[in-house]
Amino acid sequence: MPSLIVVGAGIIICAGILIHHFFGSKARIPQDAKLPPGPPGLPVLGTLLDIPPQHSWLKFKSWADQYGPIFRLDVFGRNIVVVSSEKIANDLLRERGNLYSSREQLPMAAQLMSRNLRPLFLPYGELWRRGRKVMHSMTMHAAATSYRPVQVHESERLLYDLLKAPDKYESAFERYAGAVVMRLGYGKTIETGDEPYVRDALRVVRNVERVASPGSYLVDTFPVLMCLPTWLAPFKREAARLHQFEMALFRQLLLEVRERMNVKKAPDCFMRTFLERQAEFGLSDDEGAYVVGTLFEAGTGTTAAAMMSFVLAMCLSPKWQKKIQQELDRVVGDARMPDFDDMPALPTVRAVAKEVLRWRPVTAGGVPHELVKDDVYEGHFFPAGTNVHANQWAIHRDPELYPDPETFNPERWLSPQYPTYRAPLSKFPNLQNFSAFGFGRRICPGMNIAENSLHLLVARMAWGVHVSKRPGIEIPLYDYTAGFNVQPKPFVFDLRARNELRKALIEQTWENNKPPGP
Ligand code: HEM
Repeated sequence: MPSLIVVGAGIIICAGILIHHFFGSKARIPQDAKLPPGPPGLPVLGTLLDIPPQHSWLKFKSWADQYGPIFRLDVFGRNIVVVSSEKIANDLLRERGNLYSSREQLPMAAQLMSRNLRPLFLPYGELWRRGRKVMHSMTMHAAATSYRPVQVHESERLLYDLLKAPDKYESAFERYAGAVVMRLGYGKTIETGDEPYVRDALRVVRNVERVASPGSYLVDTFPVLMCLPTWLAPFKREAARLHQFEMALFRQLLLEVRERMNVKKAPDCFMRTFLERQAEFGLSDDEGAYVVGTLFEAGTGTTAAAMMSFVLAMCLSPKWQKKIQQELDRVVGDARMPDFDDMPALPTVRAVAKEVLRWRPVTAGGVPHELVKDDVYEGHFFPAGTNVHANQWAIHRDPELYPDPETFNPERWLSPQYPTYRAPLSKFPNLQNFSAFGFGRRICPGMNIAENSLHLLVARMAWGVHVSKRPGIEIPLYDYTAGFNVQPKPFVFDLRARNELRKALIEQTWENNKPPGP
């Protein structure tokens, strides 16, 4: 039987190669344009074997150094263009947003597992537009401001948890981020982080991460394998299981809110807003369930990953931890915790948060946008179907915009001698439209919520605790997880309260404000 599978797959792949060869895009190149430069690769396979399965953005950066800010990869007939300049990314993905806002329909992640329901992977079209409208109404600036009390409450718990069990810092950050979006999405309060629906939701997050990571499934590289019947294609059976699992969870979460609405006991949350305005949004239950579900999954790992990179940055750059601590001591003092109202007076805190996302972008390789129509940009021809990777790793290392880019240097946001400085410092730096959140029409809709979380958490952590390298234990500069969103692998560091007064305030605040026990 396995030999039958191999022969069948071989025939299908060869047919694909021939079709690609005869009907490829090269025939359509206009006279005054040419394909962008790029590594030559092998016949037919192209650069397939040159792209590392993990941290591909590092290789893409070295290719950008060689071929320039726009280069092309042919990956077994798939056309990829990698952009390594913020200006070019904006020219294409934002200014020509009507052309560059789709997503490649990766067979495993988009089609088989998500059944074309997950907004993150939807092509640019009516269903995506309707889902995006729902997201926008729930996450725009004014709405995000009204969620601040939830972030304040969960940050109190985070500080308390970090002091009690500093070595569990990863789960504390995940719990914070998950609790904020679970509360906003469904009005549910996470008590321990071990509730079955939280475990299931985190499982869905990890499944998406794994399945959508480049190179995880052969069918994504060789889409012709989709023609295999299910009994010959184990990936189809796996995708059906994963879909069933997430669909059941998302439907259950929707139904719970609907039942609570029926007895007039549903708290304000995204799902309640969706159900109240469902006819106006024009989405079915399952479509709406995925929209709110996606907000949860896209908002949890990303925010937690950014906070882990913040801790890494503070351990490796103690000078900057000291600077934000001094700012907080001056503006806030011992008697209370920093709050959102303090933010205009805390430019160093905001600069550190922004520099963390520049130095260690969470979606380091960017989330690719697919081009829907042939296009020409500065003499480069891009055929329809090209996948444009705005490589954040390289964009954030452009020495014109970010001098000495490998150095963690928040000063670049605070001092007029740097190209990224903007006044007034009561407002800038901030995370609005920062390239770490993507570009154009697909820019992260959770940006305002993420900005509020990161500003508050950086301020509160630096106010309440001190992190440092443990004597004798080195912390690697770049030892990050593989995948779609990346975070530093667990590392050893020391964490202590900054003084007894603040420690007592952290403990009292959480004891007073925590939800009553069972
Ligand atoms: C530090 C935190 C975060 C980072 C760095 C981040 C980054 C990103 C990036 C780079 C994209 C792709 C943009 C593009 O295609 O150009 C994205 C998409 C998305 N993000 Fe975020 N994000 C964060 C937090 C959040 C939060 C808190 C939420 C929800 C509450 C969220 C919801 C989404 C959704 C739903 C999408 C898909 C949008 C679409 O395809 O139309 N994100 N994010």
